[in-house]
Amino acid sequence: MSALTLVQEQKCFGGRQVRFKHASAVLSCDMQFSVFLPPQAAEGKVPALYWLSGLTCSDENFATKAGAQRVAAELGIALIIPDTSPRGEAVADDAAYDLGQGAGFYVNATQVPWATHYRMYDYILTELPTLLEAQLPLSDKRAISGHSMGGHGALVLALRNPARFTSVSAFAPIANPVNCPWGQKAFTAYLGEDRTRWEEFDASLLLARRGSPLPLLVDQGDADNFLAEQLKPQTLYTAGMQASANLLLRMQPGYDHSYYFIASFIEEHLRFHAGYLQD
Ligand SMILES: N[C@@H](CCC(=O)N[C@@H](CSC=O)C(=O)NCC(=O)O)C(=O)O
Repeated sequence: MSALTLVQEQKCFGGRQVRFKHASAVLSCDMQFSVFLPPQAAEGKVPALYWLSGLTCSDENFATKAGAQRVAAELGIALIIPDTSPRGEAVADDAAYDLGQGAGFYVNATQVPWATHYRMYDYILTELPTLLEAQLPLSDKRAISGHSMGGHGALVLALRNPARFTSVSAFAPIANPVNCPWGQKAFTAYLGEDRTRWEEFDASLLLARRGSPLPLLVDQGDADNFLAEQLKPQTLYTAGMQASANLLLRMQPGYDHSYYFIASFIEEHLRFHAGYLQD
């Protein structure tokens, strides 16, 4: 198990906002991630919300823009904020913002040149929780949430692994990636031309086929520039109805795709997850 190196620390709402570096065995590169430890973590183990960010983000966007720490401190929930892809000069990349570094799509790539490092699905599902629960005051109660590409990642990880999480939520997720340009581009590059492999990473198809024992909360702004072409929440809603899932999908009038939208509703997502994390 790799050691965690502390690279930054700030006191925040009585807790600790920290940034760590470690050598990831799954991704075969050095990674950074951010963690908010609430004040309760000084006394004992606390549950955690994993937050998966979107295209172009690092672990810093959510930590600095969402304003989640005040309520997380009140509720005694740790925030685990990974990066969005493997990183480094030795890691394959692309000049476009929606492929390569900053755009890992939370899949395990099978194609050259991506397969060597791009295994964000396994990194989030197993390596990071195993590492963090051994070295930080965290219980094994986990919830998961995310935005856009990260909303897709959160839904897919939870739908495929319901025993690992108590609850899942998403902001403006890429809800049906096999049918949108962002998803088709990334899945072709990372997973190849065989579309049956893509279906393992599509939240709407997974929900329709498997249903979900977990509660799902999704918020979507109706003034989001990416709504019609890339996000397709209606497909997720239809899948949820088909599967009789415990899905609450809320269209939020006037909100766009930005972190101002996330900041407006993150408190409700934290309180939603707290109800299940603290059972
Ligand atoms: N540069 C791109 C859009 C990039 C963008 O909007 N990224 C979003 C996530 S989009 C889906 O995954 C984001 O979270 N950006 C970081 C931030 O701090 O806002 C374009 O020009 O279209």
